Amino acid sequence: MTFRLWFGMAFGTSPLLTWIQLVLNTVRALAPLVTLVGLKLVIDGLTSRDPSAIGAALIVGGLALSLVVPPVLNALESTVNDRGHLRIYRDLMAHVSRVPGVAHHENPSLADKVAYLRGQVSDMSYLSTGLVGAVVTALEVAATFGLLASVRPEFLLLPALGLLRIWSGSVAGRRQHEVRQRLARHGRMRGRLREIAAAPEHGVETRTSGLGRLLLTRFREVLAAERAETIRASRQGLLLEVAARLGFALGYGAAIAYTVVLVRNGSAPAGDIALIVLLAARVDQVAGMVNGQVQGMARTWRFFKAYGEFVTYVRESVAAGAGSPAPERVLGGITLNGVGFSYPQADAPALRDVDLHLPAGSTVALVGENGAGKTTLVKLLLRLYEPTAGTIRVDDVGMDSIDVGSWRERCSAGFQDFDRFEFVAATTVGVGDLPRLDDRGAVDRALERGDAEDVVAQLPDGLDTQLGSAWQGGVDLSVGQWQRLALARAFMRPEPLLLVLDEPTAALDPESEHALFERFAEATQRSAGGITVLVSHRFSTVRMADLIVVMHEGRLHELGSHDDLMAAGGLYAELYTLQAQAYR
Ligand SMILES: Nc1ncnc2c1ncn2[C@@H]1O[C@H](COP(=O)(O)OP(=O)(O)OP(=O)(O)O)[C@@H](O)[C@H]1O
Repeated sequence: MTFRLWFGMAFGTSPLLTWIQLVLNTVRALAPLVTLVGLKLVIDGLTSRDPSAIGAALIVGGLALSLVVPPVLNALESTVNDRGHLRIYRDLMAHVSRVPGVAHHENPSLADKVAYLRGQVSDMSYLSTGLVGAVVTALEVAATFGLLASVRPEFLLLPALGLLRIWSGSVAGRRQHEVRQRLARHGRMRGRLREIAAAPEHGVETRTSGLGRLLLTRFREVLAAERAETIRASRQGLLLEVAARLGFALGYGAAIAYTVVLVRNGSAPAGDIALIVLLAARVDQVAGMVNGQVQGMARTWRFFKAYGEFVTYVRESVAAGAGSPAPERVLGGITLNGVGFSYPQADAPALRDVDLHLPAGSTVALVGENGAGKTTLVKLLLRLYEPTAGTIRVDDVGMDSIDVGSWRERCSAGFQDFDRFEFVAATTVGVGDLPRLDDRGAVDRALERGDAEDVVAQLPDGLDTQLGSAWQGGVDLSVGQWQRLALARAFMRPEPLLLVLDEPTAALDPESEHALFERFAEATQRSAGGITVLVSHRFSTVRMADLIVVMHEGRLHELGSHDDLMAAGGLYAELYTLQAQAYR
């Protein structure tokens, strides 16, 4: 899997350029050796008074290629590398967006893996360059060994000294990888702190509370911890490398002395001294290259191993979410039996033993104190998570046997923490139903349902206005205006089977909220037996629901219509009365 991913990306991204890269790299690698052979031939020719024309031609040819090929290759490699990076980025983003749930954001080890992959993408120049480099380095090693053996076969022992460098490099590389993986969490933390400190939506609160100083201190602490680890790892690597290089220098010095003795005794031609001295740099360079290649390949391999694990996770999640298409209509309703849910890493379940029937065509309100489990319940209905206990059925079909994508296409949702998509206004609304993104009629109808026509009417270019003051000519909106556009977005889908409104109207006044909810619920029921689930802390809105579900500490506490619950005199009646008194 790891190699298949790597090779597939390396040779699939720019096949022709990769082959040209291979040829030019070979030429670049062999050109200096050609020069060296030419030099030996010329020196041998001079000492035997028989000048070598071939030797001179090899020197000139080798030098010319050494000078001309590298700049061409650099330009080519930068193009190939850029394409490689873009390809990995694109594929990584595609995989992340295919995950049907949101667990990879909330499961720390998965979130760290995604952060590690994101952080390493820009370093993946070894995508095809590394593979080409490996082939070329093997050629260079063979040619350098051949030349050494041509001086004296016993000099083949010299490259063994180079193994010291490869070993030291691999120890240092492994250590750095461990540090990088450990630091992925710090990187995420730094990113989050920077986001809070710099993002406009946090600007007012960070300034009024003076949070900026604290954020800066935390940022510095995280950075300092990261630096300390990185420096420690680099220092260890450097010490090992210096020791390996010293060992190499001593061994090679002995080989040069031995050649000088041989030439003085007349057992070797004088050219051998030039060759062995000049080959010293070459052998060291080749050892360095092999070391670099091994490290680069190991780094890329580790990257693709993590990448492969993530791809497997995505495939498994997608496969787990596959199933039959969502029904055209809901006839009976959605039924929860013994449903429980625990968030990854959470100590206590957020939902326990929920038995509930949401009748087709009804409006169901979820109420309860903060943390009671209302949002968790709607997330299960939207299949952002799967229940960890019990079952959810849509009519007679288990929800988990319905294809997640197909189910979501039939759901609409508006949340309190809505997104401010800074596109042109038509797109900001239109993304609520991607197939009809460019359908201005559909956008207009959604604006009408979401009561957001006024917001667009006030924009200088209407639906074509760029939103967000960070963009050229962009217009910013008030919280309430953004919220109305988010609501309109939730109404882009004409006949949802499930419409979830999780406090999406918190910035509206109670009367507007009430009127809006009535309109939404009516539209949903008329269509396909759709169910509207609304979460609100405003009892003036809640009381209009057909069914009110009171949640308490993750359990279903009370159930019934407003009149039933008031007559029962339980928690709902208490909360309703309290709020009604406050408004009086
Ligand atoms: N992503 C999460 N990871 C871990 N625990 C979570 C997560 N989201 C919510 N919880 C916990 O699950 C419980 C239920 O939270 P939930 O958001 O469903 O409550 P809620 O009733 O919607 O509250 P509110 O009225 O404040 O929106 C809470 O104890 C909360 O701390």
